[in-house]
Amino acid sequence: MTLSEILDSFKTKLSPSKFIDSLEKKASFYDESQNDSEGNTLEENLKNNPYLNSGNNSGNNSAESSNGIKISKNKDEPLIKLTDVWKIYQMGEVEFAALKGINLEIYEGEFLIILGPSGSGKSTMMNLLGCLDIPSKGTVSLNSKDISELDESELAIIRGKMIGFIFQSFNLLPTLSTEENVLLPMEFQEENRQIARQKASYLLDIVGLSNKKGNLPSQLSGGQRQRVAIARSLAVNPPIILADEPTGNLDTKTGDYILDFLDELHAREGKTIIIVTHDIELVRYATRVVYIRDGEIEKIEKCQKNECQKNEHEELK
Ligand SMILES: Nc1ncnc2c1ncn2[C@@H]1O[C@H](COP(=O)(O)OP(=O)(O)OP(=O)(O)O)[C@@H](O)[C@H]1O
Repeated sequence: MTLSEILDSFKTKLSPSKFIDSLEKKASFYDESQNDSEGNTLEENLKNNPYLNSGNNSGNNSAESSNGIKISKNKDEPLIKLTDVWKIYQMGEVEFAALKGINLEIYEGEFLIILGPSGSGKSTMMNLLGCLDIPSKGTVSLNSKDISELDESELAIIRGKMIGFIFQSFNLLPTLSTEENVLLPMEFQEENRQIARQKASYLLDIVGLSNKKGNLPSQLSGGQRQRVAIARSLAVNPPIILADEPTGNLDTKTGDYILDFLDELHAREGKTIIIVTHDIELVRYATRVVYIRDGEIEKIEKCQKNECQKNEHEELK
């Protein structure tokens, strides 16, 4: 049973699945979150969750906006396509080209790492990939639809349905609890409140934070906040996850947990994962690495996991 199936159908009961078995292994990483307020372990919480069910829905990685943009299952078509993309920032009289003629096609099911040193244009590119910004020149297409043709409300719909963001700059809302932060994207999608709460509860379970639902972000560690951000990014079950330095500021152990979790979403759920980072260590998770420098693609390397050799690219650091 996939995460998609679980999230798509939160109504009848089901015994634990293989997916849950694997999540249990992940969850057991965190000693601190083993027991909830009632003394239940996370494993018990997962097994006893009454809302996990097989349902009749098949996993559904598609989404459609009012403008007809649809993520299809056609893996031959790029999911996201950048064609001669320029981003020029205007500072008074001075122009600065942060991206200079980027051409890139991203396919469904990729685990893409965009790697480059500070100032190379990674975040600028991420903002374009996430439909948070439009290019100064060139086109960004999502499933063959030019995003420049969409107005702000249409872009917001696309973002909400298709893209889960794990951005450091996308802070959790400080006055909302952990649970409320995870509920937020579902409220924007007009989810039934009761079902939304069930999903939020499930998602907080799988990131090992079932006992922190009422905490404010300020009452969480950096790694816990990042895990809330992951739960929030999965709330509407988007086909694409965009992560900007997802392990920045985290210790190695917590960073590995976050990456393993994303790796699992990629492997088991077929999510398209796109990460921008300066951290060469992350390339071991990638199916493809895009090396960027001074706003240009230096090279693109296709790789099987673990085949991208970090020593080859030490100079990027
Ligand atoms: N709003 C802006 N106005 C002017 N210049 C900008 C603006 N945003 C970014 N830049 C410049 O564009 C270039 C690329 O910035 P960007 O944030 O995309 O780099 P980055 O690779 O993400 O860097 P880092 O890893 O340090 O976050 C930098 O030289 C930066 O100074």
